[in-house]
Amino acid sequence: MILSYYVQINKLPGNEEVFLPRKMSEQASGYDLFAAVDGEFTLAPGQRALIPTGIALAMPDGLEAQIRPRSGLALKHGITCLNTPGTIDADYRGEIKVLLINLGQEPFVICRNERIAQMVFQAVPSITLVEVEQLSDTERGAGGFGHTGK
Ligand SMILES: O=c1ccn([C@H]2C[C@H](O)[C@@H](COP(=O)(O)OP(=O)(O)OP(=O)(O)O)O2)c(=O)[nH]1
Repeated sequence: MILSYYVQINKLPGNEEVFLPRKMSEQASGYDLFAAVDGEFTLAPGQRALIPTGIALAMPDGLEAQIRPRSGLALKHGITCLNTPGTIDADYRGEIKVLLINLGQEPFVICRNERIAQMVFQAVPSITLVEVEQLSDTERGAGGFGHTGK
């Protein structure tokens, strides 16, 4: 079954010309996000920067959006999201921003309305944390961080 939601989207003042997030194929998971920089912005090698998108969202309760890198930019230019996946909370009404870092060797020029990242919507279950004295036993127990071998 395909879950279906309405998500409100808003162009922030001064960003009337910015492109709205867009799926580049019908069954794509992610909506590509477009840079709302003035003119162009250059990310030097090793530099990180918060790139504006000019948009804000209102998601229904029980959804989040994740900001993820575009694999083509990562492969060709070493451009990725530093905090991937970035978390957009359902109650956030501010501008969606993308924290990019240039892990490549060359300066990377970002132009206005260039696709810089993608946004994937996810359902968030309702959780109640219950504090207990002891947790149930499992075969793994506390083993982790490679304890099953290479
Ligand atoms: O890549 C991102 C990550 C976050 N945000 C916005 C939406 C999110 O709801 C808010 C807070 O993000 P997060 O919880 O990751 O940041 P924090 O450092 O824990 O800050 P806060 O104390 O504001 O929650 O910032 C973005 O626009 N882009």
